[in-house]
Amino acid sequence: MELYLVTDEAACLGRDFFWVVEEAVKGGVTMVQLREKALSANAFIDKAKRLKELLAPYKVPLIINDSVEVALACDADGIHVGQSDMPFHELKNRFPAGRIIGISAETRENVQEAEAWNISYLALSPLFATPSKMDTGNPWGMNGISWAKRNSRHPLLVIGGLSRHNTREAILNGADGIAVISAICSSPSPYEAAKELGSIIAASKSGIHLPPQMEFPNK
Ligand SMILES: Cc1ncc(COP(=O)(O)OP(=O)(O)O)c(N)n1
Ligand SMILES: Cc1ncsc1CCOP(=O)(O)O
Ligand SMILES: [Mg+2]
Repeated sequence: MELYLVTDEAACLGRDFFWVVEEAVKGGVTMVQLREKALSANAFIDKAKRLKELLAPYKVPLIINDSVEVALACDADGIHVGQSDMPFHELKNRFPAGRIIGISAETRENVQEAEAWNISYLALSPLFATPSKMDTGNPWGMNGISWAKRNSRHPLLVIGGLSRHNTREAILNGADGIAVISAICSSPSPYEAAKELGSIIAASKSGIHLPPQMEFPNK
C-alpha cells in the first residue's frame, strides 16, 4: 500500500481509464482502488471485473470503495470504507476473512476507535483540503500524521492533496504510504508520475537519519 492509486474517471481528463491505470501500475503503483460514485451496481461490477483482470498479471491488489456487494461480486482483494459507510462490526461479518479492509479516519476519535479492529490500514483523510473531494472534515496536516503514528498500531496511509512536493514530508512524519487521485490520474504521464512518487517514498524511507521532529522542528 505504499503508493496507492484511488481512481476517478473524471480526473483522467478524457483519456482511457484503463490505459491510465495500467500506466500507473507499470510506473510502480502498489494498490488500486476503484472509486465510482455515479455508476449503477451492474456497471460498477463490470468495471471492477475488467480492472481485476488488468491488475492480476501485475499482482497489484484491487480494492473496491464503499460497496461490499461490488467487492464480493468481483472477488476483489479488499474494500475501503469511510466513516459514513458500512461500519466495521458489520463489514467483518460480510467480508471474507483474510482480505484487505481499509478504513478512513477523519478525527482522533476515529483513530482511537480503530485500535480495537483488525484492519489492514488506516487512511488519514484528508491530509490536506483537495478539489478531488469536497465533502471532507478538517485536514489532518503534517502534525496530525505524527500524532496518529504515536496513537495507532495500524499501517498509516495519508490521502488528500498529496503530490511530489509533500510526499517526503508525509513519510518522514510517519506515513507508511500515500494515496492519490490527481497526482497520477491527471498527470500528463501517469507512468512517470507513479515512478517519481515511488522513488520519493523509497528514498524517504531509506534516508531517514534524523527523527522527524529534528528534520521538521516546527511540526
Ligand atoms: C485510501 C482511501 N482513503 C480515504 C478514502 C475516503 O473514503 P470516504 O471517507 O468513505 O470517502 P469516499 O471516497 O467514499 O468519498 C478513500 N476512498 N480511500
Ligand atoms: C478520496 C479522497 N478521500 C479523502 S481526500 C480524497 C481525494 C484525494 O484526491 P487527490 O489526491 O487528488 O487530492
Ligand atoms: Mg466511502
